[in-house]
Parts: sequence; structure tokens; C-alpha cells
Amino acid sequence: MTNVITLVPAEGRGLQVEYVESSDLPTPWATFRLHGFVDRTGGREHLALTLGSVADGEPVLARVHSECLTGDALFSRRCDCGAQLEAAMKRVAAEGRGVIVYLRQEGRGIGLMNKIRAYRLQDEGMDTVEANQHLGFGDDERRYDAVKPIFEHLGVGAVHLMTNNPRKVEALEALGIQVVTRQPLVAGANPHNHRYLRAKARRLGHWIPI
Ligand SMILES: Nc1nc2c(ncn2[C@@H]2O[C@H](COP(=O)(O)OP(=O)(O)OP(=O)(O)O)[C@@H](O)[C@H]2O)c(=O)[nH]1
Repeated sequence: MTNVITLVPAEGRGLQVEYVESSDLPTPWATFRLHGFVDRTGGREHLALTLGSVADGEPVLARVHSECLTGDALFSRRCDCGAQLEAAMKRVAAEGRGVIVYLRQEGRGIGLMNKIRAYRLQDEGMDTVEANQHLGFGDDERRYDAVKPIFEHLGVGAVHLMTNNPRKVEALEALGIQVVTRQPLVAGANPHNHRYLRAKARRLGHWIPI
């Protein structure tokens, strides 16, 4: 007996995202519902956390977060990722309703090992964009296609998106997701990530007060 109950093809490149299963996920701030999805095209496993009734047709407070193992799980202060994830989960908990999609695209899409290579280059003086380029990658290799079928499966329509990243807003809107408002998500600035945040603001155009 399989747990796979839905197959949702997205528009465009014939992306196939399978919904696998859901469970409770108690956290310090709320007990979320945890939903598992597999992107059969890219072979990646993605997650979504929901709280409250997100399928009622009203815009939903939302975060689309890309995996950062070092920041999200290992407390790294090189970036702001873990602090942003925690802030987003707390905001959804405070609101009692919302969705957080956790996309498994580590290191802005270059993968964990290459992110460590990029960190080494940053230790030697490059900024986060230069390091990616030095390794032969683009500034940002992420794709957000999987978000559309995940939102469709969850019944999420329009969103209030928590992000400082203009490319993320553009990418979701290009998929047909209505971003009603952008909610700034500034958290986790510290002396170790000052250069990183400055590079995100200056090189990647993030709306971050520096
Ligand atoms: N290549 C690379 N990736 C990094 C570095 N620091 C963090 N990351 C990755 O950057 C991504 C950050 O994802 P998000 O927090 O969802 O997005 P964002 O572009 O910061 O935009 P926000 O929505 O404003 O947070 C994750 O995939 C991290 O693993 C770095 O120095 N180099």
C-alpha cells in the first residue's frame, strides 16, 4: 500500500510533484501540519508546514524558504537563514494561520558541498556572489516551480509573502502565484554575516537595511 495519493503536474516543463503524506509537527511555537512532497523531475524532497485553514480562499501568510543546513540546523551565523526561518514560523504561529514551504535547494541551488567551497572562497575575501561565479555557477541557481503544485495541493491561493528577495517575488508571480503583499523578514544580523547581508543588498538587490 502506497502513501502517494496525488500527482500534480505543473504547467511549463512537465514538472511532477507527488504529495506523499502529512503528520503533526509540534514546535516551540505551534503544532504545525507537516506535508511531504517529492519532485519527481528533480528528485528532490520538499516540505510544507501549515497552520490553520489555508484553503479557505483568503490570502495566506507565507514563507518560501530554501534549504540552508548550516543556518537552519547548525546555528551558523554566516547567514541569516536560520533566524529568518524561526521568525517566519513564529509569525505564522502568532497569526494562527499560514504556510511555510521548505525547498531542498541548498546553497542557492549549488548544493551543500559547493556551498562549503564557496564559504572557503569567502574566507579568503570573495563575497557570496563572486564565490559562486568563481566556482562556475550563477549568482542564484534556484527554481521555484515546485511551489505551484505544492500550493495547489494545499489549496493556497494568494499569499502575503515573507521575504526580502525581489527575485523570489518575481519567480512566484511568474508561476501565477498572486503575491498580495510582501512582508519584510529582517532577522539574524550579526557581526559574522554583515558582509554577506551587504552583498545580498548590493549585489542581489535584496531589500535589507544595511
Ligand atoms: N551559494 C551560497 N548560498 C548561500 C550562502 N549563504 C546562504 N546560502 C543559501 O542561500 C539560500 C537562502 O535562502 P532563503 O533564505 O530562502 O532566501 P533569500 O534569497 O535569502 O531571500 P529571503 O526570502 O529574503 O530570505 C539558502 O539556499 C542557503 O543555503 C552563501 O554564502 N553562498
